[in-house]
Amino acid sequence: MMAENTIAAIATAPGEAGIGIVRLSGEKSIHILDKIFKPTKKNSIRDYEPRRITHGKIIDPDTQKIVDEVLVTYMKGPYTYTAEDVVEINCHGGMVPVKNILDLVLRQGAFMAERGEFTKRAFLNGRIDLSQAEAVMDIIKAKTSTGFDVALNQLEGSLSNEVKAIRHDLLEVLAHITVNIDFPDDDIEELTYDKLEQDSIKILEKIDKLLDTAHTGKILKEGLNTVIIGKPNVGKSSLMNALLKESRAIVTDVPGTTRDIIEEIISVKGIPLRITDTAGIRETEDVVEKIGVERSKESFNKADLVIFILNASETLSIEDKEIMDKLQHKETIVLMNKTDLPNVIDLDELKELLPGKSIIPISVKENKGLDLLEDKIVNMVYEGKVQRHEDSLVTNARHKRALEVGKTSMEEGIEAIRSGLALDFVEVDIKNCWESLGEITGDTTSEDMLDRIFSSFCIGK
Ligand SMILES: Nc1nc2c(c(=O)[nH]1)N(C=O)[C@@H](CNc1ccc(C(=O)N[C@@H](CCC(=O)O)C(=O)O)cc1)CN2
Ligand SMILES: Nc1nc2c(ncn2[C@@H]2O[C@H](COP(=O)(O)OP(=O)(O)OP(=O)(O)O)[C@@H](O)[C@H]2O)c(=O)[nH]1
Ligand SMILES: [Mg+2]
Repeated sequence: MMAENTIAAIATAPGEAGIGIVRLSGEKSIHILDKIFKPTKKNSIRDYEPRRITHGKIIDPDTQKIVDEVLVTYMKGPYTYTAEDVVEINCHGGMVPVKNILDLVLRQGAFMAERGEFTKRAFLNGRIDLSQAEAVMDIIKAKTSTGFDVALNQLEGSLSNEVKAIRHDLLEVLAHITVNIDFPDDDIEELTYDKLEQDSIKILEKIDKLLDTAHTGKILKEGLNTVIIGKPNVGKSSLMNALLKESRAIVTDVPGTTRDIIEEIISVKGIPLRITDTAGIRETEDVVEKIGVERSKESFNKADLVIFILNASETLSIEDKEIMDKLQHKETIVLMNKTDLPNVIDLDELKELLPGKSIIPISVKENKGLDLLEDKIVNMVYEGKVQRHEDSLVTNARHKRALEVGKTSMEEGIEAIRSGLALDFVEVDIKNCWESLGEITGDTTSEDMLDRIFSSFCIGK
């Protein structure tokens, strides 16, 4: 199937670069290329086999002016990225050649591609399903190699296959119900309900298993919102720098050094942390520091994980205790820093003040204990479960919601079976579940939703 318009966009990042690519997709792609491309060795691009990269010049047919020296490829649908005819023009990098070539192909009848339109066509033409299309964007946006691995896995179809298998099971249950509605038989009725219940429970378990991965999946994709907090001068910025492995935040022995929050993305054994270094929390008359302290409190409220630092070489102060009071309902790791100095904090007292929190002694100065901190974070994210690479993960809030809605339908269906309700009622629930899961693969997704999903893509993808 070919969309009526031929689209074009710049596929590479803007700015100085070695090479830039302008990509076209649609039935006029090759025709447009033929009008503007003069190969070096032959007359026309049509004298070449598809998928061969060919050297030549882009020439404006109106002015005969050379636009750039290029390498081009044309590919015949349906075995292409979009499943339509595709042309790729590799020109010199930089803003001028790519922009001029894009302008030229638009003048020759191509339309500017919308965000995500190449991938949307790949989906609409059935080359990939919706969760695979979404994975393409996740790959581009991945901040760590683990985030990338998870997205690539999804592009390979791991989640799709899992969801497709469940939907297949649902169809079998539906078929079973239909047969029994059409040819009711009192003798086997009990058997029918029994089998329906067993099969439905199995499906519910599969949905639950997928939903169980959503917590870890979200963190691997979006990063764990982490804030480093503590009173002034305990070593928050030093820790930030140590985790970043560079001197990003200013460190001095003056309390109140950090005035504003600093945000960075770091990888802890492949887990992306969006980590925030904050201004030390204390009462202050300094106007700037005061704002900084307010911002620290805001970051604290938003955080998924709080790293609370104490100075082990000083007795606990009122400021420490005020922060501790707020930690109760927060996922927290407590660090006793500066253990290279004589220790004065009473660990037993600390444990009593912070029930249930892990307390790790460290010395940022001597680079001690940071590996324990990293291990602790890994453990928290994977919830103690070992993550197998080939497992499919739910990383997308939309997918999670679809699974939750499907789960509710399934539970209602099982409830209906157990109450011995008429099969028509059960059928509705099972059908609802099947439809909800279809939103993940894109089989039952509304036009509006598709537009919303693809408009969050970048231009040229
Ligand atoms: N130059 C270039 N590099 C690129 C892309 C691209 O579109 N162009 N990609 C864009 O993101 C990625 C590669 N993804 C692609 C996925 C599928 C097909 C494709 O043509 N698939 C056909 C079979 C191809 C064959 O048989 O050789 C198919 O699935 O039917 C192409 C690229 C990364 N690198
Ligand atoms: N002895 C020792 N000193 C440390 C350690 N970690 C940090 N320091 C020192 O403690 C001082 C304060 O460190 P910072 O990282 O600036 O502390 P902070 O918590 O960011 O301070 P504010 O930004 O003022 O809130 C600096 O002089 C650091 O070199 C440690 O493990 N041992
Ligand atoms: Mg600081």
